[in-house]
Amino acid sequence: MVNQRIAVIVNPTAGKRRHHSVQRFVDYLEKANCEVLVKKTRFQGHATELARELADSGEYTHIVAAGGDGTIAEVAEGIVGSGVILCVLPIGTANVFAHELSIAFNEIQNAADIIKGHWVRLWPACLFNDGKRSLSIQMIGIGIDAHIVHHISSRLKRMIGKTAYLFQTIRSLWQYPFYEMLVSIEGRATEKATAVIISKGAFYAGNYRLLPWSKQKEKAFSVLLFQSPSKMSYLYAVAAFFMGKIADCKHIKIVKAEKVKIEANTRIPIQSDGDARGCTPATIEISTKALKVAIPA
Ligand SMILES: Nc1ncnc2c1ncn2[C@@H]1O[C@H](COP(=O)(O)OP(=O)(O)OP(=O)(O)O)[C@@H](O)[C@H]1O
Repeated sequence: MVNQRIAVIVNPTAGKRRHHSVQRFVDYLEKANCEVLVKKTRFQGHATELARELADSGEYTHIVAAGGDGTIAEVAEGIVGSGVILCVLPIGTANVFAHELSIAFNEIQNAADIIKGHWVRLWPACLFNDGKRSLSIQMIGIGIDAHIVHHISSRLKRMIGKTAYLFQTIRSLWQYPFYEMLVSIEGRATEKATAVIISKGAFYAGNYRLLPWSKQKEKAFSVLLFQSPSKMSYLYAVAAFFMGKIADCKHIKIVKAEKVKIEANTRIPIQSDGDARGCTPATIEISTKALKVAIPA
């Protein structure tokens, strides 16, 4: 008898392209009597199309996003509100969402956890900008971190992984003027900032804790505002982040919110889950539809 019907959507360009991980994951599920369908993405956004078709078919209980945070966000977009369980096979570069939910990086353990059947209901964030709506499962950055994502070489990222971000950070610090933004929080308070991070969870840039009190299971997101135009102060904040002391920084303000609006006199770059997502002005709010996400027991 078939245990579960599971579709796996693989981004063949994610991370270091660990095809053997996907194969071992699929083999384990099949040995456990699951019926598994594997689909590879062919272009950016394809994972959303595939996930939507598979969810609409009503034939699959689980859809696995095999890739990094960008692939997970695309699959989430296709199945949000459908009742299909989103699973994660972390084979991307930073894999922040997998760290956040303590998903096993060992594919056999991961497959075994999926079969056990535990899941959690999460409320992703919705980004509205450039006339489009997109879903974000982990975090959105506006300002310098988005400039880094917009300009990082994907070839270098595939070759040296996360170290590529270090090189681009140095370049972006040199090139990017810290433009001022106006951040309206819940339509009430308005704050000034030169960089903003909106995060559903605690982790950032892999498995570093940026906002330890931020919990994926809560509806609201955390809004981190960096409020100085000084690049030296920004470097100090980055050092504090790596030492786990970001909240002690003088130019940092952190608030909880379910809706923010960001405007500026110029178009400021935005990244969502590590992928470039256009520019400001933007509104970010909690999705009205939830996601069911597989987690370890
Ligand atoms: N076949 C494809 N060709 C080119 N790009 C693709 C293809 N399939 C997916 N993509 C795009 O690849 C981008 C990066 O994917 P993803 O974020 O999953 O990997 P990553 O950047 O290595 O990992 P992370 O976000 O965890 O650092 C996404 O924007 C996605 O749309």
